[in-house]
Amino acid sequence: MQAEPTKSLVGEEYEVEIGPVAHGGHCIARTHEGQVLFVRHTLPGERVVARVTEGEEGARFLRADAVRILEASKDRVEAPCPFAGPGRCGGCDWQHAKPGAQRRLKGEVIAEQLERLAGLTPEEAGWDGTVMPAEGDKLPAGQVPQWRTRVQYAVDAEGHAGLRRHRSHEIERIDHCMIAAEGVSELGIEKRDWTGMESVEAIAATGSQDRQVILTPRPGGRLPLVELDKPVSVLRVDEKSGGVHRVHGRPFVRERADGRTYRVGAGGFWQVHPKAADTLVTAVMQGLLPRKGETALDLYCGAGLFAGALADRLGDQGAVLGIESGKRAVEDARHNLEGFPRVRIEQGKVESVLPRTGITEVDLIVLDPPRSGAGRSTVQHLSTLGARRIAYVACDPAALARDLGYFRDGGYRVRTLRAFDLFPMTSHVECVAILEPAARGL
Ligand SMILES: C[S@@+](CC[C@H](N)C(=O)[O-])C[C@H]1O[C@@H](n2cnc3c(N)ncnc32)[C@H](O)[C@@H]1O
Repeated sequence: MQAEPTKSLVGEEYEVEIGPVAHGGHCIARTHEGQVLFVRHTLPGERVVARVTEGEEGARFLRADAVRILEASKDRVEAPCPFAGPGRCGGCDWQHAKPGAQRRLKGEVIAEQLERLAGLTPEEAGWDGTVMPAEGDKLPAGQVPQWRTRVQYAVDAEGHAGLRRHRSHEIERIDHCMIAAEGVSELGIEKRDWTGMESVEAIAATGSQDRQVILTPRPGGRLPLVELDKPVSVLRVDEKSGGVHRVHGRPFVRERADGRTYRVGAGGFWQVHPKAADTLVTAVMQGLLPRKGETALDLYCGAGLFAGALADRLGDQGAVLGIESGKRAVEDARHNLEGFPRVRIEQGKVESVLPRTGITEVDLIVLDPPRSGAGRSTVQHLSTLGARRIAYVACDPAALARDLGYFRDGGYRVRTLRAFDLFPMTSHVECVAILEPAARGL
């Protein structure tokens, strides 16, 4: 017997009371039939008309946009960006919330994830419940921090650069991104014709004048002559191999953090907010308190940000091993840290390289994994190395909370947790958890 096709509910409208915020930039509501709705463009406590954007009858949940606000939250403001709103640019989630409210919402998401996935209250995690703005981001009402030093523009069929709509391949044409850093806006990407390109990434380094544009052509697309308002290096992504090739200028940008210059090649990771690298290094070092002569691991080390900071503080007798999967990033890290003979960088996945190193003891560990987190087996392994402190830098509170649970199983407790708003106007948030052996905390 053939199953009845399920009826799409896209376009249906429900008048709902909005409940708590959830991970992912939306709030939770229920239809009168009890179906869960994840509603964007709203705030807790509001009454709205929510229009379904994804989902069908009987689905576990529906996605929806608040298209009419019947009762507004006191935290609501007029979105400063003209491209934000239901069905529009998907880059920001909280344009319609006051900055302080955005941070409170992020704090509520962290608290909920810690409770649900790690069974931890904020007090047990050594967290005061606040999400700190980055230095300089507390601005007068109506002003928006210009923090995005790396912007990935999508190009439409007519060659206009724009940004993707939420969970869509459709492109919202824009003439300016409000949260782009000045160095990116100055390139004037939105004003040019990018016919033949799939996407254009613009990078404005922090602490140097380096500017870079990375072009991804459509199949058969011809590279344009890139004449921007500022001198830039230009790179091209090979459509078949995905490799990045230099067109002109340097194949990297120079970023400054913690008093040191880091070379970051195309495709390599670097924190996007200009204050992020310094903020995170400070939080990690304040948590670990490295001592001269200690040994340390920097896992998922990218261009070597934390390895460099550790090497500086551990001195000539100390030693740092960095592990990173990206080949280019490893070349950068080795170049960036060549002045430290006792820093070694290994290329490969942490989960396979770490067991092969034969390391059985280490004093300190920094791990800064991608959004998916480190996972059970890596955390189990790290828990056996006897580290006196571990710093976990996390861009996803859900993966962090899950991994903190694994660390607890491995005999570690969270000593402190700090949260930073390094992605204003979006739902993203960065956390630094400092762990220590549970026995020491008794
Ligand atoms: C969040 S970034 C952190 C980079 C660096 N700590 C920094 O702050 O600049 C995560 C890094 O982990 C790398 N990576 C992702 N999965 C990995 C894995 N399984 N093993 C090792 N490195 C990995 C990525 O290439 C990326 O450079």
